[in-house]
Amino acid sequence: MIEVNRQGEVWVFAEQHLGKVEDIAFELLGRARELADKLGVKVGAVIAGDSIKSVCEELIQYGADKVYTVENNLLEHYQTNSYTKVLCALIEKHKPQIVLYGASPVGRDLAPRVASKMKAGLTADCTDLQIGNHEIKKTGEKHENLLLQIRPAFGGNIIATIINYDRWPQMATVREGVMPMPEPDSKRKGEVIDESVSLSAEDLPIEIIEEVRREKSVNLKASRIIVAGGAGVGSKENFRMIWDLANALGGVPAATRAAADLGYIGKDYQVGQTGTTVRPSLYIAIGLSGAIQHQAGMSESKKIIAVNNDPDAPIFDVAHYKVCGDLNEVVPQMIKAVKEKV
Ligand SMILES: Cc1cc2nc3c(=O)[nH]c(=O)nc-3n(C[C@H](O)[C@H](O)[C@H](O)COP(=O)(O)OP(=O)(O)OC[C@H]3O[C@@H](n4cnc5c(N)ncnc54)[C@H](O)[C@@H]3O)c2cc1C
Repeated sequence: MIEVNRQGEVWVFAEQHLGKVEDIAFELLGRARELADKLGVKVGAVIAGDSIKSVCEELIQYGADKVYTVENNLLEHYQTNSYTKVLCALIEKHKPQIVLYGASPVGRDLAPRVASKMKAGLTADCTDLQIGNHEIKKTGEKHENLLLQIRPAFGGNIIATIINYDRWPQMATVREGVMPMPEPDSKRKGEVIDESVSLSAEDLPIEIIEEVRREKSVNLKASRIIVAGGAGVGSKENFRMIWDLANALGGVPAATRAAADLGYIGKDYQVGQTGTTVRPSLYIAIGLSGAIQHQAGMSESKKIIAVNNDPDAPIFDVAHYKVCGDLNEVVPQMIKAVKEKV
């Protein structure tokens, strides 16, 4: 029987690159703070790398009570074995009850390795995290204060709540943009705890010769106005009107997976469960049905305008303003109206 620890802190793996903390770490700290307050425990951030001391204060401002640092030049670049060793050593030592990771390429590589080594559970790509109780019907066993790991399942047809009552730590990954970014508080105080984990050549089997990072063609997350087109736009040429409306409004274009797959626009512009999660002030959805996988990436937008010729299109269920009509007539009028205003 594995000892189940339900007393420890709530941890966030604070992913960094060249000494700059990735946004996902701050977003996770915001949710970790809420979970920890509910449990009455502290929030810990774990950061590993070559030169990381300068960012500890930032992690505290975003909600960490403690920052565990492992500074070592062998950790300059992420590698599976070395980072897994660091995380497992710290988890064994400090026994957090929950560990959260970004569902980034690094988090998606690291979290399963840690889960496997620790014989812990892990839920990938959660869209919500809560604290709650659970009773096992068969045995009547009651479990309190579990991490409820919530995510779409079966192709988005159900929203599943996954629990992990007989293993620790409870672990989850969350995609960037899913949790709101908290406001930093420059008055927050916290503790920085220096840790060391011995690493050898065996832990670094890969020699990194050159690092090339491809920047995305668009930063959808940072855009306040997004004009998204779907398969209903009909062609790459017609998609020009999505660009035109976005430009007229000072926003950016975006797309559904279907529109991106059809080659109307690049994959970087895809919004949704397997694209980017956005929360702009204004989201204009044109010629897209509003499939659950698309809504997963945009339903938190502050105002949603939908243009669709099908009155039963699911996008109308989440839209604040609904225009039922042919996009080929509606969108040119929208562009004209915006241009006349500015
Ligand atoms: C695991 C998984 C992950 C997925 N991830 C994503 C994701 O990240 N993002 C995503 O978007 N999808 C995703 N999908 C796909 C998703 O299920 C839908 O297939 C997709 O969102 C549909 O795109 P669409 O709305 O552009 O096309 P459609 O569903 O074909 O909708 C086209 C819409 O255009 C309207 N229309 C047609 N002509 C006109 C006109 N002239 N004027 C006005 N309206 C018109 C139609 O009424 C219709 O509502 C995923 C699917 C799976 C299984």
